[in-house]
Amino acid sequence: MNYAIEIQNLSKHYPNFTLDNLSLALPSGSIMGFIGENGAGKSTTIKLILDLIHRDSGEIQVMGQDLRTCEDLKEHIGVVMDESSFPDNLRPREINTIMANCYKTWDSARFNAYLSTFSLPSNQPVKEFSRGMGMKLSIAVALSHDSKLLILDEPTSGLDPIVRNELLDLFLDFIQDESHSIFLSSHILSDLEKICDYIAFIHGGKLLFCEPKDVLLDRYRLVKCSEDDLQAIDSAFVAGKRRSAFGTEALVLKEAVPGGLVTDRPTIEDIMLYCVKEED
Ligand SMILES: Nc1ncnc2c1ncn2[C@@H]1O[C@H](COP(=O)(O)OP(=O)(O)OP(=O)(O)O)[C@@H](O)[C@H]1O
Repeated sequence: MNYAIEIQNLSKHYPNFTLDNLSLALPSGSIMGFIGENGAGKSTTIKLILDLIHRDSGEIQVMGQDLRTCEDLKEHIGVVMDESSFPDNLRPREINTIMANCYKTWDSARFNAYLSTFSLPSNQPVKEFSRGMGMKLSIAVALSHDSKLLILDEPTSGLDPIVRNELLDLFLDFIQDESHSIFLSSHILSDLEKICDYIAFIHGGKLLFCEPKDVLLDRYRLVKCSEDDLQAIDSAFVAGKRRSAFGTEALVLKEAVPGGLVTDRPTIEDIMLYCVKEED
């Protein structure tokens, strides 16, 4: 199998945080959602993948190569970080000219087409852009050179549901070409549930899991039951539980759910919440 990103035993230490021996692999032609609470280490991992910060140890291959020694690789990676990356006074038409000098494969016509698709004014300084406009501009840039891999740090945060859906469709279009892949972090787990093939979950700097979304969603059931019913289930099969005045709810391995109990399929958000609760 070809991998767009392959990370082995990646570590990075800050005074109050350690990214601890993280390993994951994104198969080419697929979308991986990178989830975790605030401060879990998502942006740190993304910056390490892009070699924007120095790693303490570990191996990272991007499309089979090491970004530190293969400058040309940057031509094929489209990046969108959380914060806007363009100087305030630049206008999209100037960004078009600058990018044509940065990327050999820059496609001015495609960039202008994205400006018009996203209804972005080409002659307005980016400091006058709303957050959503800034995000769309970054995505237009990421898609206007020969990107085979998009690395996106919270690309849909702060966007309204209509624009978010447009972007999700755009991302799905992008990976129709099977040599294209996307690695994106987000707190909007419903967005990830719509488009991702794989989910990687980081918690306190450690990777808790990285697996196909469908396998993950099918592994568990949400069980609403009495305390006695829950006691009857082997605790080794209970990923997490929550008690309230209205009863008990637990995330249980599908095979271990006794017949006759009311169950629901969990969402990724349910799985994340229960796993973190259990960890803490
Ligand atoms: N340059 C730095 N120096 C020291 N600590 C840092 C630095 N950059 C990040 N950290 C710490 O690393 C931890 C992980 O931060 P990171 O930005 O990777 O989290 P995140 O998962 O992206 O969070 P969020 O969802 O809030 O964006 C945090 O505790 C943060 O304070």
